Amino acid sequence: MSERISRRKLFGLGAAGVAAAGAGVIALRAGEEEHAPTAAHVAAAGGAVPFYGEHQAGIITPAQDRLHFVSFDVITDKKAELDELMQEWTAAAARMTQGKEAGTFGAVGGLPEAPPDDTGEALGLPASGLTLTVGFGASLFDDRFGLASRRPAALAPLPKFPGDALLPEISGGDICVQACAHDPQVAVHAVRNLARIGFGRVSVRWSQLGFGRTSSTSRAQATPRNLMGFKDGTNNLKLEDEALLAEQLWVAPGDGQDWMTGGSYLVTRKIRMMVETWDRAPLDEQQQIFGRDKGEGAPLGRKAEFDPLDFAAKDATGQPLIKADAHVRLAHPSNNGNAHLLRRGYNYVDGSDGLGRLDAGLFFMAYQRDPRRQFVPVQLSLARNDALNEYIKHVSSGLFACPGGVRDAGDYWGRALLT
Ligand SMILES: C=CC1=C(C)c2cc3[nH]c(cc4nc(cc5[nH]c(cc1n2)c(C)c5CCC(=O)O)C(CCC(=O)O)=C4C)c(C)c3C=C
Ligand SMILES: [Fe+2]
Repeated sequence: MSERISRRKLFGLGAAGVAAAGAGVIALRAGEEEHAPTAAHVAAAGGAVPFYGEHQAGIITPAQDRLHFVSFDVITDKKAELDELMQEWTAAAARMTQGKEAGTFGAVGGLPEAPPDDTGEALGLPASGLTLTVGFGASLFDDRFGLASRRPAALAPLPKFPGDALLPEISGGDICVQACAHDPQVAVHAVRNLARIGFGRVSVRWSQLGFGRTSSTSRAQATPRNLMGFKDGTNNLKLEDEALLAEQLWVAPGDGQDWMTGGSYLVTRKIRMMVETWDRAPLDEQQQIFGRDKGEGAPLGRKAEFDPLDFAAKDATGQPLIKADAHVRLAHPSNNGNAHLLRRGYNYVDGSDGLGRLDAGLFFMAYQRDPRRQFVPVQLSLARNDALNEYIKHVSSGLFACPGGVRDAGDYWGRALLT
């Protein structure tokens, strides 16, 4: 297939007009008006999210339905090869996010004697809101590539939290790519092609599939439910909170390493849920654990989902309605030095565990300006006191520095770090 023919055209959708209101806007079909994302846009599963910009897409982009997250180890010790790979990856990512094939020849347009430069399983599928977001782990800043002096202080290893049961083989990694899309086949295709392009230079360390986004990152989105049946993402940072995003999400000039300006730090935690035990807990207890009701998602003592939390409200016996060990009380910015997180997690089910139990939970992801000030204190408080701990176990952890956006076709992932 030629460079000029996109998967979208194959699919018959026609050219896309690009909405202009910052990262997270979704390309519209010809003839549609351009404006900021609405629920209708978010639901427009075929759209393409702009790849170039001040910030990487996939952070404040309205959370798509599906996730394929992958963490790579770099296996070459040559910096030039790493640099070249980042350029090749960026070119492929710029194409795939716009609904095109990974390479310029495509799945069936190259020489019959050569392996195709696209694997083909997304032929005929639209862009599906695909975003590809890259991040660098602390291990990349060892002495292999001379990057030690460029490691941001904020990329310090996370402390061991009480109750952690982390498996090293599904934790950490040199480079991560978060692929989000409305169609799982499109997300899988993107990760598979990046891994194919990286052959001999990177190897997949671990990966995670997710579904049913467990956060809203825009007020235009309805709040989804996690596998415990609760609305998750109500009090999240949202793309409309511009002042808070500048204060809490984006790395600013002077924060440390210049190459991170416009970027953000991503913490991932795979949190297994003991769903069979949870399912035997009374509704009242479940609601007290979170501090919200299960149906509406309203704070206990209030009526509607977005009513403010009232930590002073008491029941008839004088006990707080939202208990001292309730998840939302412990996680709230007012109890953590005004630390906010932009949560962007997904439900996961990895089948069952051989003992008849569902191997399921939350693949928690949160972006922030400095994890030392944000994720760490919040998680310390949760790990020590959260009533939810009886039903969950943290089994994997990652921390990645996600640089600012790729500005244009002359720029590439990690250019400011590697050059
Ligand atoms: C360290 C950060 C957090 C971890 C880890 C975490 C795990 C976790 N959370 C839920 C379910 C819910 N979380 C909710 C709110 C909430 N959670 C965090 C942080 C972590 N959660 C924050 C900062 C907040 C917002 C607190 C606030 O300001 O009100 C909610 C309530 C709805 C909402 O506001 O999103 C639910 C439900 C699970 C199941 C889980 C681990 C498996
Ligand atoms: Fe939470």
